[in-house]
Amino acid sequence: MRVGILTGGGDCPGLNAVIRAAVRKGERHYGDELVGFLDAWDGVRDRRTTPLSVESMRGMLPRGGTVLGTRRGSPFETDDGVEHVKQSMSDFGLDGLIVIGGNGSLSIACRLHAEHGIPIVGVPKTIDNDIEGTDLTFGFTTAVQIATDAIDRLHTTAESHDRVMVVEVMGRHTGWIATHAGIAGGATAVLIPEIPFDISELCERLTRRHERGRFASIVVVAEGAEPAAGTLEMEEKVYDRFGHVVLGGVATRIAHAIAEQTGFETRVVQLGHVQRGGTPTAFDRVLSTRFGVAAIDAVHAQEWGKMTVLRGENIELEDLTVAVGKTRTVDMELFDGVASHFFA
Ligand SMILES: Nc1ncnc2c1ncn2[C@@H]1O[C@H](COP(=O)(O)OP(=O)(O)OP(=O)(O)O)[C@@H](O)[C@H]1O
Ligand SMILES: O=P(O)(O)OC[C@H]1O[C@](O)(CO)[C@@H](O)[C@@H]1O
Ligand SMILES: [Mg+2]
Repeated sequence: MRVGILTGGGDCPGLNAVIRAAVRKGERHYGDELVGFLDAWDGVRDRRTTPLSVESMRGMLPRGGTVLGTRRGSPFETDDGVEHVKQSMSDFGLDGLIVIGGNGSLSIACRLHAEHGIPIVGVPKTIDNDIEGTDLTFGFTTAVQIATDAIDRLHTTAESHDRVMVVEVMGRHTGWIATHAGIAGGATAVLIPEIPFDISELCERLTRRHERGRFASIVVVAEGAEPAAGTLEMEEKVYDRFGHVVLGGVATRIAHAIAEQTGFETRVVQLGHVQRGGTPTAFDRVLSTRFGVAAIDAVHAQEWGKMTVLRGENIELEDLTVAVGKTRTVDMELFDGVASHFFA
C-alpha cells in the first residue's frame, strides 16, 4: 500500500518514534511505501511531502519534535480544503492516511472520514494527556519528568531562602501534568483547571504550613487554572488565530497575590515549552512505538475512522468519534484521594 502520514497540533516527544515504527513495520513487513506530509494539513494542501523509509528514519527514535513539522489549522477552514485533501491523496496514489495529533487534529480526521469517506487512521498525541478514549498519550510522562526534575531543584533553593515558589506547568484544559508532577515532586499545593481555586484559601494553607515551621512551599499551577468566580481579578483573555486562549502568566498573578496576602517572599517559574522539547522517556518511546505499529496494522485491516489507544496493558482501536469535542479530565480519585493528602 501507499500510506501518507502527518503530524498536527503542538509537537510532543515521541512523534518521531511513532513515524519510525509505522514506517518500519510498513516497509519491512507489508512492503508499503510511506509518504510524509510536511507541516500538517498545510503540506497536504500545498503537496509538500517527503519520502519516509527505514533509512531516512534512522536515529529518530529518541529525537524530540517531529521531522515532518507541525501546524495548527484545518482543511475545513476553507471551502476547497477537503477537495485538496482528496486530490492530494489521489495525486500521491495514497491508499490511506495516518494522522498523529491532538483532540483537534483527530476531530478533523474524524470528520474527513465520516463526512467525506477519506481512509484515515488516527494516533492520539499530547503532553497534556487529555484525550478521551486512551489511558495515556505519549509525551505525557516526558513532560511530567521534566516538571518533576524542575520541582526537585526548586525545593533546595526555596528552602534556602524561605520562599514560596509558584511553578507553572502546561495543561490547557486539564491538570494531568500538574497533578502527576505535584505528587512526584512533593508539591505543597496543586492548582488545576478542573477545580477553580480560591486564592485566600490557598494563602491560609500556606500561612498555616509556615506557622508550623516549614518555611518553603512549592505551588504547582497548571497554565489553564482559573480562580473561582469573584476571588481574584485576572487579565482579560487573549485568543490566537485558531481560537485558543493565549495562556502563560497565571503563576505570576498567583505569586503576586500570595506575596500580598501572606507577606512571604515569592518567586515564579514558568516551565513552558521546555516540557515539550527533547528526548522522550523510555515509557513514551515504547508507547509511541506500539502506537506506530498498531496504526500501520490498522491501515492494512482498513480500520478507517479508528485511532490507536492504550487500555490497561493493551493497545486497541477505538472510534475517532470518542475523542471528538471531549476532554479527559484529571482522575479525582488521584487528585482528592492521593495528591491532596500531601498538600498544606
Ligand atoms: N472539535 C473540532 N472539530 C473539528 N475541527 C477542530 C475541532 N477542534 C479543533 N479543530 C481544528 O483542529 C485544528 C488543530 O487543533 P489544535 O490546534 O487544538 O491541535 P491538536 O491537534 O488538538 O493538538 P494540541 O494537543 O496541540 O492541541 C484547529 O486549528 C481547529 O481548526
Ligand atoms: O505551541 P503552542 O501554540 O504554544 O501551544 C501550547 C499548548 O500546547 C500544549 O502543549 C498541548 O496542547 C498545551 O499544553 C499548551 O497550552
Ligand atoms: Mg487541541
